[in-house]
Amino acid sequence: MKKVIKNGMIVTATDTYEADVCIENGVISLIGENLSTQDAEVIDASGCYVFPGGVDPHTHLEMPFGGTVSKDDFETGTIAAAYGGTTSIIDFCITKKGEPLQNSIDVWHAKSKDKAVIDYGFHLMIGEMNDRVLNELPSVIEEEGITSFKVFMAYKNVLQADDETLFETLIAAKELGALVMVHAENGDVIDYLVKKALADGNTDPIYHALTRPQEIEGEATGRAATFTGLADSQLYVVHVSCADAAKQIADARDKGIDVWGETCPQYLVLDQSYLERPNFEGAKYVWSPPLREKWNQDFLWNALRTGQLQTIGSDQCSFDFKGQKDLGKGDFSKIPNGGPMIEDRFSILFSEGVKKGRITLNQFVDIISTRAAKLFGLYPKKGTIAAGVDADIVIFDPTVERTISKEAHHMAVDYNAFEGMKVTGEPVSVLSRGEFVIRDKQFVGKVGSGEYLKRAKYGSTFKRESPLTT
Ligand SMILES: NC(=O)NCCC(=O)O
Ligand SMILES: [Zn+2]
Ligand SMILES: [Zn+2]
Repeated sequence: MKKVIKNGMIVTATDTYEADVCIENGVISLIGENLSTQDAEVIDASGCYVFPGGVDPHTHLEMPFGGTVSKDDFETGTIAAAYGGTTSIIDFCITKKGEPLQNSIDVWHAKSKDKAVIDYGFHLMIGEMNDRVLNELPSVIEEEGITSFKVFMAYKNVLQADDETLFETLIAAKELGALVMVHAENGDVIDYLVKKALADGNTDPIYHALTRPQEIEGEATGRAATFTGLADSQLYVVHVSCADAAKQIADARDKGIDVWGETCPQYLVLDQSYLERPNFEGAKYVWSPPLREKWNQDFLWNALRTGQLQTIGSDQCSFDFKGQKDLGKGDFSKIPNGGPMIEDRFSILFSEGVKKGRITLNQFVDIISTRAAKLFGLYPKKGTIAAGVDADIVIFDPTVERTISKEAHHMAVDYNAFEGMKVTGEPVSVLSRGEFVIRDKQFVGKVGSGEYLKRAKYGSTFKRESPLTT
């Protein structure tokens, strides 16, 4: 049935205006004043913003990691995402050395099909480069619509790839029209520091942070950017946690190298002191890269405001405190890395960013939705509100005040990293391709209704006036 959203304030990455939005057959058919409501369901958005649905470019649902599997899967994870205002995710398909890439892609299709409640795509991990991998890449792009490749520069002996693999991936990506993503930390140096800390009897969660200093995130980021310049390719640095890494991205962009940077809510709001919480509670805050000293937060906010960082990913990779995080009791290096974030990404950025005057409303939309849609080949189908695009819409009350807690969240884990934090603003209703997934703060979606997103090649869905702008 046709729907018309009335009385709301539409906000895109560039404009803010009052108008009605008419939705037919899953797409926005018309935007204008006083649209006819004949034969239409009317949705009253009085007092609310009408945002494009969030695009989360960084999730790990049901991911095998650290001797366990991340708890939220494509069903619970996407339901939580929808509650939080996100209508598209891009998850990381993890590959295995020596095995065809397609095997891993098939595993990820099996995990997600018939489970996701919002639309989803995949990035593909590249752990090795050889003729077999090179031969498979064209079909990964053309058949699967996977147009971004992820290289881990950390997690030695597990996910880490060497520099040659990264460089060859950058060269291949340039040829094929893909965006290379890096987890930028120096895994070899971390490996040394971790072994040394454990040998010295330093086993508590705080040593996770102390063995991953920000200098080596900066070093790896700079190295990846240098390779990108040499290969004349394109790079997206995930989960930038600190000033050292953000500076490397800004320097590379100043030189005209095509480098983009993503940060995550945890690095904007939480800090290293959380890892010192007693009774092993610090384990809840173990991410890689780690939480940093608090002063980095201002640097990251400023980088978002000035466009030196462009997106925010959740890096959703959730583990229960009891039964999963506690695998690392007595040895911090065995704590599964990651946390629950998919649900709070949108509201944290709004509350801490817009409400606190750090970014504008239009910047918020760009960071939470539009820019990721552009960089990852989903725009304009996703990432904006305009006639002809998917009706992925968030009706958002910017005034409601609430407290984040594990009791109220919908992620499948036993803690929330922002427990007790007060935020302003909440999604009231969320539509995916014109159908309610969340209606008046209740889940009304259908498990399995999410569609797989084949994505366009890098650079084809936005006009680059210069390497540094969209
Ligand atoms: N970030 C993190 O700690 N866990 C998820 C895997 C990754 O992104 O490195
Ligand atoms: Zn990572
Ligand atoms: Zn991640």
